Amino acid sequence: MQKPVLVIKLGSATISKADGSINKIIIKKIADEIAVLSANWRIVLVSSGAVGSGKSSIQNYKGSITERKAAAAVGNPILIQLYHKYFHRHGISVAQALCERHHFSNRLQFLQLKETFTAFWNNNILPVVNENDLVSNIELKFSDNDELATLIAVGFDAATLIVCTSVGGFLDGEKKIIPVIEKIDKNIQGYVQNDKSSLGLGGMLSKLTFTRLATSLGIKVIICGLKKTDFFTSALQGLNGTTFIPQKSNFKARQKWLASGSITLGNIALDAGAAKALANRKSLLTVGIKQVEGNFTSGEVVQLMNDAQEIIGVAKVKLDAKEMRSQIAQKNTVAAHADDIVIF
Ligand SMILES: N[C@@H](CCC(=O)OP(=O)(O)O)C(=O)O
Repeated sequence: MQKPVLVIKLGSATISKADGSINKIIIKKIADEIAVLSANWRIVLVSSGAVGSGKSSIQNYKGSITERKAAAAVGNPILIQLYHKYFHRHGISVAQALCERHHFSNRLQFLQLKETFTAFWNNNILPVVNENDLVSNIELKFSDNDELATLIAVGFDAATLIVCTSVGGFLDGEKKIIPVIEKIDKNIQGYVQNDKSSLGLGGMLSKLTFTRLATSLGIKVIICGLKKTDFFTSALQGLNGTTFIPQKSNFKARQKWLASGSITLGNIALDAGAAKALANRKSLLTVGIKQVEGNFTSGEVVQLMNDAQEIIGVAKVKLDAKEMRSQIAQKNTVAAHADDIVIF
């Protein structure tokens, strides 16, 4: 039987020192632990830290998007060299895998990515993934590497996604780590919605959105820190950070891929009748649409919301946002075919 897939995402702050440089002691510990875990898992490491590693090479660095791109292009090879140094001792090679959004939105490209990763695992090579920041402009960017790690976990059918953050876990109202969360309900959302610190790049609010998507597709998500020893092993044992229990899921690979494309492009609010029809595997008709948010084009994947503003699924749409808006609640045009709809 094939080993299950484990995706580990490292935020910049978890692997950096106070002065912004990469913490080699942490990288060594990460390599030592992943080397042991790779006996039982096919592992993908998603590592941020390229911008931090490269920014000292940019004169008068102020953090503009162009400076960040340039810093990332200098910094990622530095980061990869460090990983190489510590993984090489265990006989593991590392591969730099720089991804862009279209690698995920185009099914053919995604399948090629999958094939290459399979070749990595068959050759004892660890893929170290980051966004290809150099060519990612604002409109095309992943919102952050939490999104990229989630897309990989969903698309590669991972059993578990570990997201490492300097906060150390998901905090309750008293700022204590909640060890296990069975379901992301309004209560849980409430802990982050009013907390300004959770809103930024890689903040807890977006982590929760991606965690909801991953758990609803059957992936266990652990948000944890790198303070303890045996970071990942203790996380897998429920002894480090917060474990989000996966929901039962029977989705096929294509449906998972469809669902993973849903994260940023747009929202369609449905009336109760349409929500019911979709749950019964019917196509989405424009007559059942109440509101359209975002600027998607035909063929893109958008989120479906019910009356209570909850995300109930995703659909690959046949109309662009403008066409759909012009037909809201009016014509019985097919907005998305039943085969292109996934209800969670
Ligand atoms: N691609 C960028 C990271 C962007 C990002 O999501 O950073 P983080 O919130 O620290 O995970 C880099 O490597 O610096």
